[in-house]
Amino acid sequence: MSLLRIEGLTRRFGGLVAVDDVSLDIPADGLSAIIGPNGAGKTTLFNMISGFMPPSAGSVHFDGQKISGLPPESIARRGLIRTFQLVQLFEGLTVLENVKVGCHLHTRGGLLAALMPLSRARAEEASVEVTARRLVEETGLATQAGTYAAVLPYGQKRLLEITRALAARPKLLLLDEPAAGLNRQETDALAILLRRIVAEGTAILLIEHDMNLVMNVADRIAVLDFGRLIAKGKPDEVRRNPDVIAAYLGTQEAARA
Ligand SMILES: Nc1ncnc2c1ncn2[C@@H]1O[C@H](COP(=O)(O)OP(=O)(O)OP(=O)(O)O)[C@@H](O)[C@H]1O
Repeated sequence: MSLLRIEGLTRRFGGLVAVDDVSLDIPADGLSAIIGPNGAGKTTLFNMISGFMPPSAGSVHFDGQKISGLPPESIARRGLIRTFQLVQLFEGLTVLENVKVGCHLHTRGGLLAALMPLSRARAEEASVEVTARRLVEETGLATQAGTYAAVLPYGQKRLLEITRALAARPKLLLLDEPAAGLNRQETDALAILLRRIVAEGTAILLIEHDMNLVMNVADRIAVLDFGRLIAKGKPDEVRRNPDVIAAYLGTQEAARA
């Protein structure tokens, strides 16, 4: 059974159909990627999957349950965690504190924590600390644990966003252009990290413009063009697909005109 099932998903903005009747199954393992030229509808699709935008039509099921119509926090609590195209961190918190915020999705927090016996609240906090330290170690941010997010170099901000998302213990991690703004070396390191996350059992669904990265890391690729799903398959199949080549050549020709 697929982990994420998208059926007939559609989003209109006035007369524009940004996502047009897309159906797609994402399995519970491996790395799936969605590619497509600028404006193809990738982010709009992500926004609908993660509850940030209601669909005009269609449905999304996650882990066997319907999630379309639920608010983003409720979808996140079920294990579907996303990052954004533009990095969104708590700039005034340190690296470790940012990761702890991710961990707190599954702790009681807030008023309930205040009502808990102190010993239990302390034990929970200690376990969050251990998890957060382990995660910054794994993603290579340990030496920056005490640094404020605001002053991190851009590549490490992107890494921190992924680390914080991992702290929320996703079953499926949605990454919106994680390589945007990274240099080649940082992108290579990202590829290794993504493969490690998948090997450790977390499925990833990725939107990405960097074709080298996608072709290197993806187990399967779906291609959107003008809101429609025009191809899906293994990287080699997609790379050779005439509709995909035409969609990308079309964009290059439009840019030259
Ligand atoms: N809130 C909105 N209101 C109106 N139109 C929108 C809105 N969001 C997106 N669109 C339009 O919907 C289409 C799909 O946009 P979307 O951002 O989903 O594409 P994308 O594939 O993610 O593009 P990119 O690769 O450039 O990020 C575009 O034509 C865009 O202008």
